[in-house]
Parts: sequence; C-alpha cells; structure tokens
Amino acid sequence: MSVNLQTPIDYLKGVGPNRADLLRKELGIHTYQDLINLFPNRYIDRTHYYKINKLQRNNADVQVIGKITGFKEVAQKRGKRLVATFQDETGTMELVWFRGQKWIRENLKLNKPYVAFGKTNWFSSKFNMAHPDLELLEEHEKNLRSGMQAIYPSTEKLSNKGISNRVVGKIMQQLFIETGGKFTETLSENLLSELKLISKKDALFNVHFPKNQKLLSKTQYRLKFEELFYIQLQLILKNLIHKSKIKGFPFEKVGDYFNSFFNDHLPFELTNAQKRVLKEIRADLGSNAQMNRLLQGDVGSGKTIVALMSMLIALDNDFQACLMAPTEILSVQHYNGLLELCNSLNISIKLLTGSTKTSDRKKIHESLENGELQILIGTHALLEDKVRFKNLGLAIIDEQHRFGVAQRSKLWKKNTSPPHVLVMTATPIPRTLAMSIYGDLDISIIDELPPGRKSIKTVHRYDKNRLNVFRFIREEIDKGRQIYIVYPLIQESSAMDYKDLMDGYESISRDFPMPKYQISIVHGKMKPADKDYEMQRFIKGETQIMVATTVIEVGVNVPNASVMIIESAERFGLSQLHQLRGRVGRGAEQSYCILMTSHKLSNDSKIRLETMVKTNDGFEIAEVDLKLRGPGDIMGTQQSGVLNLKIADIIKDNDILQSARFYAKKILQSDPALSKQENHTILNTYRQLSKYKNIWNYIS
Ligand SMILES: Nc1ncnc2c1ncn2[C@@H]1O[C@H](COP(=O)(O)OP(=O)(O)OP(=O)(O)O)[C@@H](O)[C@H]1O
Repeated sequence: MSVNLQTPIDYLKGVGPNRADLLRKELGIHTYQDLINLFPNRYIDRTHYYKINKLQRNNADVQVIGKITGFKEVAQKRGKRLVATFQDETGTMELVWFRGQKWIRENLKLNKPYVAFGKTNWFSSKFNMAHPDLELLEEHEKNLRSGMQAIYPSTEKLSNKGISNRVVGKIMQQLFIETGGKFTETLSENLLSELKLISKKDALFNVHFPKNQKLLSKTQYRLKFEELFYIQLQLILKNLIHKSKIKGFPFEKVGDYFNSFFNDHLPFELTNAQKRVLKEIRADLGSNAQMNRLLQGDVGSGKTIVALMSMLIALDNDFQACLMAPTEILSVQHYNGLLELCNSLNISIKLLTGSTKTSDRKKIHESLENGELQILIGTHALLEDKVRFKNLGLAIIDEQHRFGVAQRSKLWKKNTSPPHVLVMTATPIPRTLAMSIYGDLDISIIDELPPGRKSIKTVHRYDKNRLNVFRFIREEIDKGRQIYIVYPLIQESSAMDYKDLMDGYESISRDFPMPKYQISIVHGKMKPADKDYEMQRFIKGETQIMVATTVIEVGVNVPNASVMIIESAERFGLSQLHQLRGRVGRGAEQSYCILMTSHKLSNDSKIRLETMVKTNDGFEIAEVDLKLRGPGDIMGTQQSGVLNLKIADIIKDNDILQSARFYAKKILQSDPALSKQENHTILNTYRQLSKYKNIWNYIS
C-alpha cells in the first residue's frame, strides 16, 4: 500500500495545523491510523427523506429535500432572526437562524434543491427547523455520509472548538480517498467464508460510511467478532498450555457408585441443563488433562446433585473426593444432604470444620491417609497441613468468590499431581464476563431451574407499611409456612448493625409472642454450636421465624420457608439480595420476598430494588450489577486488557462472544500452534497482538 498509516495527521488534506493540534489534544489522534480507529459511537439514519406534509412536531434527525424560495428578517426581543421559506411539492416550512444571518444570506442559493437536516418545531401554525444542517442536494449525493451518518465520540462537545462531527466526517472521507481504503485482512479466508463476514477493508469503510442499517450491522458484527475472537484466542491458548503442561488423573470408567445412584436412587429426574453439565464434567474427567471447571448455576438450580454425581465418578475410579464450602452452616448442610442422598450407597463421608472435636479430627486424618474415607466435606479446615489425602482425585469448591485463587491452589498441592477441580458458584457472573476473565477455567452453566418452581413474588415496602407486612407474616405462618427476616450485618463486628439486629429481634418477639410463635436467631457472634442448634430448629420446623444476618446468605435450604424479609434492603448489593431471596422458593409453595427500606434511597439503590422486583433471573441481575458496579469491581481486580474493548460490548454482545469463542477453540483444537497455511493470517495477527497489546493498533 502506498500511504503509510503512521503518517502524522497534519499531512491529511483539510486538516491543517490548528485542527491537527485539536485532534491530537482532544481526541488523541496523531496518525492516519488513529483516525481510522476513531469508531463512531452512534449513527443517525439519513436514508429516509420526509415530505413536508408528513412532518411531526419535535421530530429529531429529520431531513427534507426542498428549495429556499425567499428570506425575511423578523425582529425579536434582542436582535433579529433570519427566516427562510423552504418548500417541497407537498408544502412549506421555515428554516430559522438566530445568528450568522449575514453569511447565510450571502451563501445560500435561492430555488436550488437543498437537503435540510435537523429537528422540527411547531411555531405560529407552521413547521420550522432552527439552524438546520443544509447541503446542496447534488453535493449531498456525492457525500459518503448520506446513508447512516456516523456520530463520533466527543465531537458534539468539541463542535464550537472547530472539530464538529461534520469536520471529522469530512477528513475521514479524505483519508479514505488518499489511502484508497485498501487495508490488510486480519481474519482467515476460512472464517470469512464460513461466517460470511465482510472483509476488513469493507468493514473499516462501512464503519465510517455505512449506506444503510443492514450494511452497518454486518460491519459491526465483523469488527466485534474480530475483537472478541483474538481475545478468546489468547485466553484459550493459555488454557491449552495449562492443559498440556498439567496432567490429570484419567477417570476412565463410570462404575457402580454412579450407575447405582443414577438408576436406583436419584430422587428426581435431572433437568436437561444438569445432564448437559454432567456430560461436560465427565468428558473432562475422562481426558488426560486436569479439569479446571467453573460451574455456574442460579440459586436453587440444583448444583449439589451435579457435585455429588461427579464425586461418585471419582469414587468409581478409586479416588477420594472433597467438597469445601465457605461457612460452617453450609458445610453442615451439604454434609447432611449428601449423607441422605448416599444413604444406601455404602460410602464413607465425613465432615471436618473448625468445631470438629479433636478426637474425631484425628480419626478423620487417619482414615483420609489410609484411604478408608472416600468423601470429605468441610470448611477451609480442609486446607490445613494436617489434612492429607491418600489419593484426592476431585476437589469441589462451593462459592469460589469467597476463596481466593491461592486457596484453590493449596488444595491442589494436597497430592503429587493436582486433583480435578470443580468450582461452583451461585452468584452468577455474567456469561460474557466469565468467558472473558476465566481464561484458565472451562465453564459450565446450569441455566434451567427444576420443574414446578413458582417464581418468587418480590415487593418493595417502606418502613411505614410494617404493620401490613407483619399481618402478611401471620397469615403465612397460619398456613404452616416459615419466615426469614434478615438484617444487614455487613461487618460482623459492627456494633451499630448488631444493635439493629437485636432491636429487630426484640420487636419481632413482641409482635409474635410465645408460645404461639417460636423464633430462631442466628448471627456471626454466636458460637458455631449455638448457631447450628438454632439453624436445626428452624430446619426441623420447630421455629417459624428465623431472624438472622447474612450468615444464611449462601446455600441454606429450607423448602418450607416461603417468605424472605430483608431489612434495610438498600444497604445490600444486588447479588447479595438475590442470594438471600434464593433462600425461599425452594419448595412447591408460592414464595415472597419483601424488601424493606426507609424513604431515603440513592439512585443506585432504587435501580437495585427495581431490578429485584422485576426479575428472578440471576444472570439478568448479574448484568445489572455489572452495569452498576463495573466489571473491575465485580471481579475484585481490574483485569485490564481483557475488558478494554473498543467496539464490542461485554454486556450486549454475548452471542458474538460465544461464536468467537467457539471458532477460536475450533481452530486451536485442530491447529494448536497455528502453523497450518490456512491459519497464517491469524498467526500473523496474533503475533502483532502481543506486540501492540491492542488489536486495533495493527491495521496496515
Ligand atoms: N432436577 C431436579 N428436579 C427437582 N428438584 C431438584 C432437581 N435438582 C435439584 N432439585 C432440588 O432443588 C433444590 C435446590 O438444589 P440445590 O440445593 O442443589 O441448589 P443449588 O444450585 O445448590 O442452589 P444454591 O446455590 O441456592 O444452594 C434442592 O431441594 C434439590 O433437591
């Protein structure tokens, strides 16, 4: 190509030193390449022309073809305004200027066809357009911007400094004239033809000058695909390198434990999503590589059974398995649940937590080391050095948000070779984000709830409606249901929060007196044994109301509980609210979630509450959370690069991301080193990637 894209922007015809300075300072555009990469942030559809008799009031972005038949000046409070009569074959309207009259009168030509573009107003029984964007029809037709007009970021702000959107459009046009618009392709022939993608050079032209919406959509698809494809390629390569370096135990067979459970003891039919995820896990376990999989499922979607059945495969292959949960309550619950499910399978399962007695602890350690113990469930007590397995084949970690990566790898080190790892989370991370960030994990998603679940009715109530809420609680208890009332205790040590909880407990005890009503209370300051005792009373149905802090947030399963009341709901984050709500709606009865707040709510709190009221879908909630808090915040650390997208939107372009990931995977599966001739372009582009860090910096 003849024109070097690194040419400074000053050399482009129509730019000049002043504009060049502004472009550099205001938009960071130094070279031709920077200019091409200034992608529009929106478009105005200029493919349609209105007739004057079809105009409507306050129509923005309207264009009309007509002729100026005369001018008049109209006196107003301060100065004069210039009014032109603008006419087409269907009627007459006015074009109005409040400044620049002299220039306009001298330069506009009477009775020549013009295109007037702007917003319509209705004034003195006539339509008018103030300060229209006017262009002679014959010039307009030559103009590349006559289809979908690109609007560039910041140009609206900068227009009085001399870089209006129109100016950027014009110099962009000039750039394509000077370069001939011939840019090197960056995707392979195969991808282009299989996905029917438009070429790079067409995409770059059309992103700036699309003729119509259809072409624009194709263009955006191609560029977004490319951006996401190369990010996925990088992530998957990382994953492949991990897999080729770290060997796992191949679980070759599915044996008696699994089959007997599946055929004779499964308490319900698995959902299709559960079956699909199990297949994915089985495939991993059967391969030679070490499984490193993230299992995402909304609250109550049935992850536990998937975890158990995966553990049974480990047992079938004479390996041990462990399940680690973030809290004592959860570990106990998992333990009891699994004991019940495995009742007739003759498996040895034990629980190890901070409160396990020393003598029991010793026995557990021994039986783990000699291999008698097959499944160990517990809290981070599992990570202690004394806990040594004979042959740990599968480690399942529930709620990975609470365990850091370092802790995960500590589990690995419990063997000479690392066990397979399955990380389960009930706090859905938006799919897009998960795919972009967990380069080292494969992802399975249970996106279906067990049949027959009624969606939880969620309402927002102010404190002053408390009496009504209490009446509702009484009615539900009379029907035999149980109630959670949760108080924010963001930090377990916060004295004020603790006082709120205790005050709440007292007032509830007054309104729901013994002996008719029995109340449990659980909070972080209690001894584990007391907590467990209170929890068990509620689980067994001996108490009807559970007053608690967020210790019950994850995983607690009491199907008879049908009402979740969240006090000071504005103080909780979205995913936490969703988690709490997930504690009800686990049985067949209609369940309710009542979000109590005071009147003073910030905008973000309002959005959080509205979202909760509107939807039960954890993934949708995660998306809103992502928008409110930003990806960096959600993941704890800013994963720069991966999330620094120029054209794709991590929230909206999920489908494209899936496809990009699929093809990146497919290509790497058949050609991991990208050495085949057909992947030459991809390899080349990929190499540039590591050099420039950003795929948009290597257009040539
Ligand atoms: N396929 C199914 N059909 C009917 N019930 C099911 C099915 N799968 C799971 N369940 C039941 O649904 C409830 C929720 O399952 P589970 O506790 O495994 O959910 P979860 O995904 O772990 O959710 P959470 O993270 O909120 O605890 C349990 O009572 C379980 O027995």
